[in-house]
Amino acid sequence: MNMFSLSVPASSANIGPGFDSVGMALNRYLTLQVTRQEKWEFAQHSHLLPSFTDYEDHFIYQIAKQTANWHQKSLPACKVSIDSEIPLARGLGSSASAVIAGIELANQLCTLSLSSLDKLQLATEIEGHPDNVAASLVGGLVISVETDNVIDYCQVPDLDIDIVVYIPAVELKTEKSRKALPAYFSRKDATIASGISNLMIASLLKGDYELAGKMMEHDLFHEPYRADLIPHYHDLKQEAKQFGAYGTVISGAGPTMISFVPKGKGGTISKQMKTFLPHYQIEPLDIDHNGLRVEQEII
Ligand SMILES: Nc1ncnc2c1ncn2[C@@H]1O[C@H](COP(=O)(O)OP(=O)(O)OP(=O)(O)O)[C@@H](O)[C@H]1O
Ligand SMILES: N[C@@H](CCO)C(=O)O
Repeated sequence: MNMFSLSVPASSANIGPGFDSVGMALNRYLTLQVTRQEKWEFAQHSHLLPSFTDYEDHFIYQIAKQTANWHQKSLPACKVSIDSEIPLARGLGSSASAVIAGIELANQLCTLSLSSLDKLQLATEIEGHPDNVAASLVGGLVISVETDNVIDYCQVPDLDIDIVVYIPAVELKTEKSRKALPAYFSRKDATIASGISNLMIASLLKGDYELAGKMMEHDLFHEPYRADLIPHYHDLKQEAKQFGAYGTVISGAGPTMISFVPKGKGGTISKQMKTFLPHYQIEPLDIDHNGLRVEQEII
């Protein structure tokens, strides 16, 4: 009996001005263990996973089926055991990780031999933007963009920083959070906003994290319109800055927020911020550098 397992990291999209194009993989994981059997079965082992009634309603099954259909293949039945450390609808890329898992499930079961770019293309079509899926797929900090239906991406070398996330107990669906955004920007605003994003990326590459943090907090594409949807948006930024954070922004579509902080300070700043936000889940996370991982086992 063939068995394989796959793991997909969480992700934080945008990092301020990199709206819909910058994503960072984080070390919280969605994991699937897959065994061939006669009938489909999904077994869930985490309270973070959404409930479902029938296997055909399962989001990951639906993505896998769609992927197989696109390649004129049908999925063989399996038992899929799922575990997750990624909270739903909090801005940590839960849906992107599920999309990547579904595509890889079909890739393995139907031996589609999809390349990373094939998977990214499919995942972006499903998610609507490449930022989270690119990071979950290849790991690290990834800049990606779709032009003329073609996706290009670039992984930024390792950053010499710690990451702290602040996860509130409330959900915010991406769909709702996107509705707060304007449909158009004036040329003047778009020019300044993309200049801020360019400068943020350049300073991250150079290791000038003070300047990167300043640019993170000057986003004009989405943060000003979402601020009212995010609990403690303004005071959380201020407090993190006082404790030494370089910059604090909305993670993805929110409501989680994320700080870039000096290397070695993640643990201390997390503890300090916990006294300010006792009801939040606050923790230092690491950047995941692997992205999607698949392990084959022969039983
Ligand atoms: N492991 C999963 N299994 C099945 N469905 C999932 C899974 N993860 C996410 N989903 C679906 O995706 C929805 C959350 O997606 P949404 O885009 O709103 O938030 P997010 O991906 O967690 O945050 P963001 O896109 O801002 O990073 C869930 O409510 C659920 O319907
Ligand atoms: N770039 C996306 C990430 C969440 O899916 C957004 O901000 O809406």
